[in-house]
Amino acid sequence: MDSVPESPIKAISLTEDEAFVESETDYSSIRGKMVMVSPNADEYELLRKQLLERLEAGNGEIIYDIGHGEDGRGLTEDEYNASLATLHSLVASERVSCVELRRWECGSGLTGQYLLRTELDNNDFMEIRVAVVGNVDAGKSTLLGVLTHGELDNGRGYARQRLFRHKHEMESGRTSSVGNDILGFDNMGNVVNKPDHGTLDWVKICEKSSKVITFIDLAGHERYLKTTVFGMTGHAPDFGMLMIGANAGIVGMTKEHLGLALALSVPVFVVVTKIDMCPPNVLQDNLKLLIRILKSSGCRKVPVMVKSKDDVIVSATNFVSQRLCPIFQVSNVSGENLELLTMFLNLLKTRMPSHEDKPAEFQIDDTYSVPGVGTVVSGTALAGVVRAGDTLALGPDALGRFHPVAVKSIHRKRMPVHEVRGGQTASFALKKVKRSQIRKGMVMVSPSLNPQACWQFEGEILVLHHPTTISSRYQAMVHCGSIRQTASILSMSRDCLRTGDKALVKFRFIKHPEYLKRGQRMVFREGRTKAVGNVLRPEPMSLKPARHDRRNPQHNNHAADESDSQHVQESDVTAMDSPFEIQADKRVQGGGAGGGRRGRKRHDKPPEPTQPTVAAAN
Ligand SMILES: Nc1nc2c(ncn2[C@@H]2O[C@H](COP(=O)(O)OP(=O)(O)OP(=O)(O)O)[C@@H](O)[C@H]2O)c(=O)[nH]1
Repeated sequence: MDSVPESPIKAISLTEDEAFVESETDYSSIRGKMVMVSPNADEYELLRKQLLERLEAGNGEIIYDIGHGEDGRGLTEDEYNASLATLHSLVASERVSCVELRRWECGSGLTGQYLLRTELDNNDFMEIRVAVVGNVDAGKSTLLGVLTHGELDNGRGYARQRLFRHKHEMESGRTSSVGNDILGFDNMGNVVNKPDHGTLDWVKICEKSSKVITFIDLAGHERYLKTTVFGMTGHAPDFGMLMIGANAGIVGMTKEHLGLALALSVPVFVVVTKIDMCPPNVLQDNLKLLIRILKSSGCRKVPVMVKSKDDVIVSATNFVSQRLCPIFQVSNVSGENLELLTMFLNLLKTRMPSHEDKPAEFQIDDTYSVPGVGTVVSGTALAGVVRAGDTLALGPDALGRFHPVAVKSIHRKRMPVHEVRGGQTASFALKKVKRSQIRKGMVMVSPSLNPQACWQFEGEILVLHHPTTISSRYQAMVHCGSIRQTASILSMSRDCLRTGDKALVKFRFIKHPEYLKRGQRMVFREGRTKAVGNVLRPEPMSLKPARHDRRNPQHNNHAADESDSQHVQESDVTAMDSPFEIQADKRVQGGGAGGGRRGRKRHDKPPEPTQPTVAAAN
């Protein structure tokens, strides 16, 4: 049996390759030399340039090593102090803060690591999204309550009370919806959350923060798995925090949630809670099982027990690699090890490139009707920059069209801002659009992209689990970004699919066309059946043959399409499996351009695909 590793990582630091980002500048004259000790003017300029390039590549934040001189030997105390003075001088002129993370003896001398963070304006901050998953009662809401409100739990649900959003959650103690909580850190890594009579002012937190962690609190109960999957795909988390109760161990949905994060390539760290109330032998057994699962061929992770600040720094710096899986053991009641977890969160870096130079793309994950403001959409900017006043193409609607819509104002975490960049979440107040015209899964993109909707797409999928076999016409929910819609399999590269099989599959959405992009990760699931994969080839609606073509006997595939459409139509209503979706559907159809529900009969034809257009604003 695997033994629990005892902080196996020692003083690992950045490799040369990581310190020297890809650059047009030739840094060979300062590479591997002790130039920090007393650089001449040219060397100083190169150091400055290199620092700025690294900060840009690191989205405004890096960990800087001091003391890696020639032959990798450490520095004498004098050399170290001189190097540190050079670093302070480099950052002083650049509005970059510098915090010592650690300094240690590495055999032949001193080395150290410093957190450099670009100082941002009052209304700007780095944003990291952490999806919080784990089985019911693992302590997810409690941990978030403790971290964001700074007050320990009593073991009987005290801390989580602040986070529940619905009355039934208060009563049952169970999270059912996707909730967001934020934890802000200033330049020096201090937590800025200061609850006022138990409530947090998000705007104040954002103003004081250089980095804001958004926790996407996902439900632990199997009943809410659909919501959990939506949170993992639609909210674009940078990382997953898998919570496990020390005494319960890996039970219920824990493996399902871990599998989901792995399938979506979201790096995961584990937080084992309730260590205050767990007998040591039970804790050890549960940790051993956890480690065995993480190391197994299905996960191929390198588990690391985080027990000291050194472990935190090393695991945070190496975390984006996806292989490492840091494990924290905490108590929400005694507060044990919470400072290590907090330090780790402060060091996390966003995984999502901002692609600021690309055309704007924003995926909608929720809609609101705000009195006095009007229609508001929330979501994630995937690329580009959106500024208040910009006009973007909103769609696709039920007929696959995109409509120009103006962004009246922008909020980030409830704070008014002028712009939002790729990688950031935001809410837009929209001009002259009814909430009923918008649904989750729609996008707002730059008109220059000439967006096209598709009813059909080809994907490459791997079946993670299915009790029997999947064949053509099988229907399940496709989750892709914030898209969540039932799709039917039109054709496959194999006759049938079983657990473990990979195939090329052609899907068709059953309710409305969607905006898809090549390479997007997708999950295809129904109950415990789960397949994951990538969108390979969205088929823009314009590629679909016109109606009269379908009668042409030469178009065998199209005939198949037609019968599938019929099949799809028949299952249209039965596929809606939650009252919420029916509501959402009614809203879309009701306000929709041409998609009126009007109690469509089972033999009605599905909406005829039309040429995608950026329709004129109504
Ligand atoms: N003793 C002890 N109790 C804890 C700890 N963490 C959470 N609890 C208690 O465990 C219970 C369940 O915690 P929750 O935070 O509601 O669990 P959850 O994972 O959010 O559950 P769902 O919202 O249903 O998914 C509550 O009564 C908490 O007070 C801990 O570290 N120690």
